[in-house]
Amino acid sequence: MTAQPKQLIMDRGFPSSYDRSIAGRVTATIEKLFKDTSANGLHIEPIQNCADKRVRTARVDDFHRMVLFDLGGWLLLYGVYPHDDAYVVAAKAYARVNPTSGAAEIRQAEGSDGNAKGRYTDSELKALVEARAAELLAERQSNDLEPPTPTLQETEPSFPSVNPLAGYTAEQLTGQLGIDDPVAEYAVGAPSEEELLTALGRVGGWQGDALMDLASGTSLDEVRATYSISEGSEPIGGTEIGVPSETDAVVRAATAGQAASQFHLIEDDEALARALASGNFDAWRLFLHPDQQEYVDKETSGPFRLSGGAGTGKTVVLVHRAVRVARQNPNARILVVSFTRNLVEMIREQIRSLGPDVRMADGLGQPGISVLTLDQVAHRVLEDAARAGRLASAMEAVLGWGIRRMPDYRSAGAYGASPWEESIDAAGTELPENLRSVHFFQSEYQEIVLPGQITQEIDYLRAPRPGRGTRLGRNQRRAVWQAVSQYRDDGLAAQAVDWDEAATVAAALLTGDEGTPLADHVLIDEGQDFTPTRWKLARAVVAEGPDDLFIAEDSHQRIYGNRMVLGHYGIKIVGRSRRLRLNYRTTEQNLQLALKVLAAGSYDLDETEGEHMEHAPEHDRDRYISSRSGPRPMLLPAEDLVQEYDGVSELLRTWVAEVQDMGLKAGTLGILTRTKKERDAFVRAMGERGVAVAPVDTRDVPESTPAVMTLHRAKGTEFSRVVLFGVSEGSIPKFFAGSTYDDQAQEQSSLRERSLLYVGATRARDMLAISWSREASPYLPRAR
Ligand SMILES: Nc1ncnc2c1ncn2[C@@H]1O[C@H](COP(=O)(O)OP(=O)(O)OP(=O)(O)O)[C@@H](O)[C@H]1O
Repeated sequence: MTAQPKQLIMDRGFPSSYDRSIAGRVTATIEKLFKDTSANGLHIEPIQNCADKRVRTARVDDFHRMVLFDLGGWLLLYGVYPHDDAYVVAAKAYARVNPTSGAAEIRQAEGSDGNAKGRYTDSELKALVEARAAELLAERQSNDLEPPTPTLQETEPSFPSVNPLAGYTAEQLTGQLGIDDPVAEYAVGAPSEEELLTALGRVGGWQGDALMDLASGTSLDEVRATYSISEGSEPIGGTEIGVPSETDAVVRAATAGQAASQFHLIEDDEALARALASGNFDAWRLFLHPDQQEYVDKETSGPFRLSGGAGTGKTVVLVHRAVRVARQNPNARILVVSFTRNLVEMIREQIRSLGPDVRMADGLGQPGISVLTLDQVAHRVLEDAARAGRLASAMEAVLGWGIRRMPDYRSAGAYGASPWEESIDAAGTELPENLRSVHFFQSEYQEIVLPGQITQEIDYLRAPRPGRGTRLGRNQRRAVWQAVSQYRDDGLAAQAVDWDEAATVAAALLTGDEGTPLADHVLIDEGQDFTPTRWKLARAVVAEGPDDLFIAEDSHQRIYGNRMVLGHYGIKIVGRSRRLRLNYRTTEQNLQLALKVLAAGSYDLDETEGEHMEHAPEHDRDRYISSRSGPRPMLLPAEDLVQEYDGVSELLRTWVAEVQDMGLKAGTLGILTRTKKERDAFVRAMGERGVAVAPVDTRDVPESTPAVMTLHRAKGTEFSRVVLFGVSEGSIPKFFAGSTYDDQAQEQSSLRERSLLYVGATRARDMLAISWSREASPYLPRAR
């Protein structure tokens, strides 16, 4: 091997091929490889009797070797294995270009024993197809003999789902996409979606990805366009299975733009520094799905919304996009926004890890990236205005009263203890009893009064009330206004504003005569949960123009606010994307359960927004699937609460031991409850049973103890295993008094409760258990 510096190509399977405990040594090896392959201590060796003569192994430490390919000016890093395994993998690995798709593939030749990162070998695939054919034959024969018998009740949920690729033929997949024969045959004949996706997880590489995309509803043509690599009309340099392709062809295919989701390039010192920045090579940092990459790079002509189910990488896209924009223009003022301080903190860390080189802003309105909640933005705007003597007049315009100094804040306004409680008594008698609720007033105020900057009764009487349920006559509006006046009087007396008022005043300050936008680009995560006043602020923070607002959201995860149309609040979505549809977090088995919880809810309104669609809207065959597979969720019914505590404490004991055996910390277990009260009772009950768990509120999740938190707090987090505790009838749905004041409010409350369960179920990366006592929540599928 020459002593010339080389550029590196990292295969997507590389980071997961070794244990994190040796990450430091792997990183050091990569640095040496990049700088100088003749470096002392690397001991790069060719292999005898190998399938591909370009394969080498390099020393990582006394026990591990790296398997790589010497491709002239490039080294392709394939994986790191224990010493003996490395030689087995290296002997069978070969690099070829797929003759139909032109994509580069690193494969394991016939006869290998399948220890290359769990991927199928050529021969294992053949065996899988043969087994499936035998199964089909047996099924046909038994169907011929006996009538079907009704199935017994099962102890685990079962979601029979048809194979989404059953409508294709194996010839289409091989002939048009270049999928291997056995993979294609298995894919079209798999008995169910679950089995298909489980198998695809082991197919790996671009073939696995292409079939996942097809299974999620992407058309054959689109899939071909995404993964095919050709110069002109034909791919060049392809070879048959088992035959390594020419080095030039492999390099051309592996370094092509379309291959970025499979191969990460480290071409110069800067790219090396970036890749090594966090000490490991998390897949989310280096291998984006082509759709994710599209939204990272997309230049938009105005506000753009990216929707996607839980765990599809919306936050990942947002983080990459912020870093991409900051690198492109280091002077740009980029504001990244999320819903809670915990989420903001998480995003800030991800940005730092992905782009240690990018400029973080010294303050809001300064060049670089700021990561804040919109409430923090409002607070800073108000503070600046107070210092500049501009606050009183802005407050006056929005609230009808104003002060020169910074006001205090009234209760956070989450449903429950609310400053509205007392003001409601002042409402006129014309107001029907069902509307005398904190929920009604809070929504009316957030959605109509504040966004309309209404300070006089006369204006409220005339105000349009888009998106609100119950129609209000003139006298009823007068009655409502009496309470609103009282609310504002109370605010004045306390010299305090609520957070929606703060957002509205901040928006008025920014758009007023002396106001200027504070950001050039705003990126919003968890968009589904913001109130209209926050949207007005988001709109006011950034001047209208290209790439102004990029919004990631999932209407299925709305657990706070009401459904609404952004266009009503000055945000005209000009580009409406397809959803991201591939879930990276949870398993297909958990996802199926989570989706069943949503199935009976109607979340349609969100799908209709956006006057100018850049893409066709979703259609029926669009699906939301997971790239990961695991055990079915565990259902844990109990006779009563004591039994439920007993059962879950036993489960936790087992889980803690299991995850520790796997080298994970017990903090990767999460227990989620509907309310804080239930959380605290759970912590006590576990204490009595000798199981240590830690309640989590605002602070960080503990590392070495299972974390217990509410479903609300769990938003945006993830755990390896999750227990949804207390999913009993009467617990979920939980409608707080006055939250169902009319049909629409009732429906929205129900959707929020379904969404809470959905959020909870999609926090589990690997295993999910659901417990309840007596009767289960009616939202649980097939629960008994
Ligand atoms: N391209 C990728 N490769 C590997 N892992 C990925 C990729 N994209 C996302 N992930 C992982 O999937 C998980 C979910 O990603 P992320 O939190 O960005 O999703 P989300 O859509 O924002 O989820 P939610 O809406 O549930 O908060 C994370 O662990 C993330 O690291």
